[in-house]
Amino acid sequence: MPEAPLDLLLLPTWLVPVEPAGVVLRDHGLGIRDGRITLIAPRSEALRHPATEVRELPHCLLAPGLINAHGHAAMTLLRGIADDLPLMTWLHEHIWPAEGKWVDEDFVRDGTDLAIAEQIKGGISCFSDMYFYPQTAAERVHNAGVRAQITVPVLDFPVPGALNAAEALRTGLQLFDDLKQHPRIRIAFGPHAPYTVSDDKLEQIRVLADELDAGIHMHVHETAQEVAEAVAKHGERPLARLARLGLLGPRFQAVHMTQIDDEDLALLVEHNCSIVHCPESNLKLASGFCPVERLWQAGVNVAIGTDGAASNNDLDLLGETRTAALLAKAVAGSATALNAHSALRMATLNGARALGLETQTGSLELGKLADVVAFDLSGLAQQPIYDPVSQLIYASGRDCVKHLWVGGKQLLDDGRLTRMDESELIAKAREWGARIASK
Ligand SMILES: CSC[C@H]1O[C@@H](n2cnc3c(O)ncnc32)[C@H](O)[C@@H]1O
Ligand SMILES: [Zn+2]
Repeated sequence: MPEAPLDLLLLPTWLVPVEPAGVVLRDHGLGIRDGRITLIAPRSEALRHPATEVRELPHCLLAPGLINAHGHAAMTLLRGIADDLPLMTWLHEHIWPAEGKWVDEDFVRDGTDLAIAEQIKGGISCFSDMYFYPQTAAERVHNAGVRAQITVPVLDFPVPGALNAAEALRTGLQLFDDLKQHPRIRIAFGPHAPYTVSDDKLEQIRVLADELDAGIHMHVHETAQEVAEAVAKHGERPLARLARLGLLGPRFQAVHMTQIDDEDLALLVEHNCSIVHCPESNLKLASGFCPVERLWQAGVNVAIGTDGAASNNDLDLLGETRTAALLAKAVAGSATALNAHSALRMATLNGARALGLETQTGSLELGKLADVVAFDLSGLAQQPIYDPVSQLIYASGRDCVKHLWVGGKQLLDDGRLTRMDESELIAKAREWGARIASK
């Protein structure tokens, strides 16, 4: 039987598969059929395979699509509303009142669309979302063609879209049911933080997550104050409490973790948890520093997230990765900490692993989904190129993102969105901004 033609053959100057680690393939081709990677071979060999479309990508570095492992997508509409404040003042005095006033399904629809578009333009093929009205966020992800983990937010008090945790969980379970076969959306639980969710709800989430084999995504140890207050109130550190309640495990995604003592580290290793490091949000809110190198040396999976646009203030994962690499060195007191290749791995394969997607995405390997980004390294400020991965992480901004495919479908073509109308998104965001600013 003759081989079926490839749907698409990409011919970049450099191909960085991420797995195996540290490899850069020069003048290779990557073939895609039925949404999956079916060929990686030297250019001359790749060209012998019939292909419906062949795309030359001179001066481009092809890599797995970036994975933003933590964010609050619709908060794009609150970008810049309250800057230069510490976490609790920011949340209690500004963000929660604004959310109480403005967040409804329309807000989540328009804010999530804006976030998806910004992320596609930044080379992100998959993101994790923790926000209100998760059913609306899931619908926007479905329409846009991107990949996502949508978490069901759970808090002890009434929030937009749910009068209590029981209602949030009911809606969430329906979402699990509706989307269990979805090719690009994975539902997980999103208990907000140890200080906003009580033991009984956490136990309920543990039981449901075990039953559904679902992820649990939670802000944990974001600040020293959070840990100190928990110890003063309950005589226990939050992570130890989560361990006691049985929440820790390979499906547990601990977001932030700026405070890690020896017992915390032992728990993270023992339970094989993932950490989602959000360096820019932690810097801007002065929350603290996640000890990435120490975690990496201990074998803990560390992914990267932007957090929401109201505390970052962008959803630029490439920029975030550069910050992570630089900060890891400062925190470890060692310039060898988190090199460029490891930083790219954090932003791709480690993100996939945190979200339970590592067999499907996060690296360019045969049989994996064709979630692929092409970065154009032809710019003046990227010359000369000794190591293209070093140039990508340390000398490039997201303006170099040229193309993005998710499951083999092109969502960004030469810097332009293929399925979303950029001027319409900008107009809607301006309308929201004007409405919110006038009140
Ligand atoms: C459960 S929906 C998300 C909820 O979290 C708020 N939020 C955004 N960023 C942070 C952060 O860094 N720490 C804690 N909470 C955060 C967001 O505004 C929503 O209310
Ligand atoms: Zn967050």
